[in-house]
Amino acid sequence: MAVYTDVAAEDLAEFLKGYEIGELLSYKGIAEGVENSNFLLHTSKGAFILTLYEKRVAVDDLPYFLSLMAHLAERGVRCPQPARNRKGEVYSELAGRPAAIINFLEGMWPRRPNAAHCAGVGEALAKMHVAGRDFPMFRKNPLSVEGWRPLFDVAAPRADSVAPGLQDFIARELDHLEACWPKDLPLGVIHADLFPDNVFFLGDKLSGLIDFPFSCNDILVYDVAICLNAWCFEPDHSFNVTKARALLNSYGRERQLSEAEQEALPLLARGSALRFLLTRLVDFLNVPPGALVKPKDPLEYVRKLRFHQSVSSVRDYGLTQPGFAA
Ligand SMILES: Nc1ncnc2c1ncn2[C@@H]1O[C@H](COP(=O)(O)OP(=O)(O)OP(=O)(O)O)[C@@H](O)[C@H]1O
Ligand SMILES: N[C@@H](CCO)C(=O)O
Repeated sequence: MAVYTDVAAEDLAEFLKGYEIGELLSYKGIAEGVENSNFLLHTSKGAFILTLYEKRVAVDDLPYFLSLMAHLAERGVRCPQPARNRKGEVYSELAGRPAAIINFLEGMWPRRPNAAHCAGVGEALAKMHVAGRDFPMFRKNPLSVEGWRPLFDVAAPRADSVAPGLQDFIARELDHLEACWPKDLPLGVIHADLFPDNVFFLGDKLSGLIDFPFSCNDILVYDVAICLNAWCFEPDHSFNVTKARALLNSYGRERQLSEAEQEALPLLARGSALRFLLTRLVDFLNVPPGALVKPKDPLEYVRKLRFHQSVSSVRDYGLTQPGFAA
């Protein structure tokens, strides 16, 4: 479960006095998620989520993604909004960690995403990209191509203990991506971690996006590539072109993908697969003794990467007319 840092009831009640969100009635740790410690709070004014930010989140980055959530929500993108405390701050400190409170979103993330879910996520992602155009802050993506070699250096010596040949496989892919990574594609605000567990639905209707700590400025269509990886593979690891077509076409209806963006998609999908392979591998090799959080499977992303290596054109993702999304 993801409660790395526990909070005493009296500390939390004291912390909440700094906000105007009512008095604490109850709270409990949330088992889901792997990055941060999350708690569901019930107060006299409603339900909220308290997050204590852990290792991968730098305190200097909090204003970026908390302001982004507020910016997007003001422009009609359904996502939680941060609560401000009486000093006007969107985060402060609790139990020795940076802490923020956001409003609770109704809905559930889809355990078995279908094509309708994929269409919903494509539409929401494009709307987020459009709404982010006038977001004034900037945050470089620390987990784009320049961030991968340092991760590889950490994981390389023990990579073959996870799968024989893995070190060499990653080394070759990394060389290729570093040499070919595109430089001229449209940039903007991306979510960078829009996996099914970060998208809530009520039935087949999308009710909101959560979990923005990886959001940053980067190649917009890289975010689409992340979603292809996260949403369009089956549990048996096969690629589902129907889901990909639904995701890409819905995206294209809100924000047209240029021909250059479409052509870059296979390479960006390889990069996105390598990014999650590397972060998962580092986590897998460094599970602290007694950890309650099960690390995610890095090899899932080896299989996805191999699929994208075999893709010869964007048509393999279900797009039939380069330059135009139907
Ligand atoms: N605004 C919200 N409304 C309702 N539930 C939320 C909200 N934010 C988080 N949750 C709940 O907390 C869980 C964990 O949140 P989140 O995905 O942000 O975790 P994390 O550990 O920070 O990130 P990651 O998914 O990257 O591991 C979600 O699956 C969801 O159940
Ligand atoms: N979504 C990530 C974990 C959280 O960043 C993964 O599946 O590897």
